[in-house]
Amino acid sequence: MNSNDLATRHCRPCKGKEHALDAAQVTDLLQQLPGWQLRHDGAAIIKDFRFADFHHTLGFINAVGFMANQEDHHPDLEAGYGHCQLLWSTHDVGGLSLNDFICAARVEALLAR
Ligand SMILES: C[C@H](O)[C@H](O)[C@H]1CNC2=NC(N)=NC(=O)C2=N1
Repeated sequence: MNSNDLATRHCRPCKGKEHALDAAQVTDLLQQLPGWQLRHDGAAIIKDFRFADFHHTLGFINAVGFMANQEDHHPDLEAGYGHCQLLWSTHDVGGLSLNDFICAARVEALLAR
């Protein structure tokens, strides 16, 4: 499954540890997502996006927010004038699920031109 495939998939509701990905699956999926990194505890993926100014940063946040609502899967956001850090993690499984990687790939697709 490459990141194009990932970006065409949709999140599915998942609750419970059985939906958590194992380390090998996480490593494999991360390789398809340039710039995305595993948080130190292995329970989230993170990327910091850079923008020319506040308007571009806010546009990105709005686009991500729209997609996140469509997918019913929501990131943690930290933003400043010219950057936004996104963090994906699945609260309902207490770690990473496929939904996090689908949303990360969908974010990359938003920026592709
Ligand atoms: C019912 C609904 O699908 C859940 O509450 C969703 C909403 N958005 C979510 N977002 C994230 N990041 N993790 C979740 O576990 C999660 N659960």
